[in-house]
Amino acid sequence: MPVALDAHPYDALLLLSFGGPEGPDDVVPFLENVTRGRGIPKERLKEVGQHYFLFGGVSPINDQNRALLEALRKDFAEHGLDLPVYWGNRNWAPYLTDTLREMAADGRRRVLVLATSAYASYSGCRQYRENLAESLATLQAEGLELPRVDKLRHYFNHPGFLQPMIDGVLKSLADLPEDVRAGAYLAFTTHSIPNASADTSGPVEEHGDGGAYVKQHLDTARLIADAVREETGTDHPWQLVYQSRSGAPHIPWLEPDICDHLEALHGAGVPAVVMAPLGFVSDHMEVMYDLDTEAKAKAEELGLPVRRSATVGADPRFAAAIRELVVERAATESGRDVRLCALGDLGPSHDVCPVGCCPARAPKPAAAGADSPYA
Ligand SMILES: CC1=C(CCC(=O)O)c2cc3nc(cc4[nH]c(cc5[nH]c(cc1n2)c(C)c5CCC(=O)O)c(CCC(=O)O)c4C)C(CCC(=O)O)=C3C
Ligand SMILES: [Fe+2]
Repeated sequence: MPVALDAHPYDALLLLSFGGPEGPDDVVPFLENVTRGRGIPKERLKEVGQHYFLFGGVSPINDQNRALLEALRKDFAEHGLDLPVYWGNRNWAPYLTDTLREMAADGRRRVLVLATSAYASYSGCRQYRENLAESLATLQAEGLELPRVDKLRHYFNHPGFLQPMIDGVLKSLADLPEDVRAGAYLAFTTHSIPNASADTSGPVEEHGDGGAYVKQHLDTARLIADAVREETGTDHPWQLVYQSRSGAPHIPWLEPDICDHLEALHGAGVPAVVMAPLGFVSDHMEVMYDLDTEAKAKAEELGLPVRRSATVGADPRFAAAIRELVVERAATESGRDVRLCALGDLGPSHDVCPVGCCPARAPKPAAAGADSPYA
């Protein structure tokens, strides 16, 4: 038996994710959940609905979360970490409110939240904290005793998040035809967000102009590119680019888009590209449609050899990283001095989001941060 690990004061981990449709009838109600009050043009919604219908109305995200749950439970059991793992979503069943209600009924008092986004941003961090506050308010109105909720720090620079992606890029390079391999460029992709959200992603006091979102992604990209150079002995030029833009056309979002980038690289005589979606923790619809369908079609049209490298998904090294982060945070909360594991220039991200971190357009209560109205 391994030495038992200690999660005290936590008595549960909550995997908090986006959720996705599981069949054609779910697509429209799912999109209504996602876009409620968010001002996304109707045309864009129709288009995104088509992406889901192309895959039978099924998003890959729920099965990926089921696989991650299994990987986490297996890893915790193998390492003697006695901590039940729950799962709740923002936009589809199992809904966060229902899961938190179940957790309260099970007597969970101190919950640690793992969100399926590795970086700071309104969409990837504060919006999840708003979802937690909204669900807690519902439970409070039902007269339930509320658990205290904390959120795990951003894990973009944790070795267990990086290593599976490094391996993925190496595999994609090896998979390219030999005559173009050495000249291949790496295109790291992430979700585009409005420039205004990027600029205020935080904490801004720490990251300054441009905000945390882009800086964190650049650090992750550089770490992967450095490791790939070390391993192959070849310097593959790289750039951070964006995908999955939505919103109204007159509002500036992060650019360039991956498809424009492929065109530019091709025009400059680059012989091959590996697209590495480091902004996504698993092969979401954005990866399956925007990269594997749309960007690959663009590359085909250009006659440019491309490969798309793997996301971390349910890789056992990622599950192990989460276990390490849980044990680390438990020790910190217990007042013990711990070394926080992180690579790169930015160092470990904050445990508790400060007041005003990644602000919303219209302020709303957010739990699991310094400005939480809950204990
Ligand atoms: C930064 C970021 C992440 C990464 C962090 C994280 O993982 O949370 C992410 C994840 C995801 N986004 C997803 C789906 C959608 N996102 C939308 C809309 C938007 N996303 C935004 C940003 C992000 N989104 C933004 C700024 C908008 C505009 C509207 C708004 O300000 O809210 C829309 C509406 C239609 C459209 O406009 O595309 C859909 C359907 C799915 C599920 C995929 C699946 O089914 O596999 C996942 C994992
Ligand atoms: Fe999104």
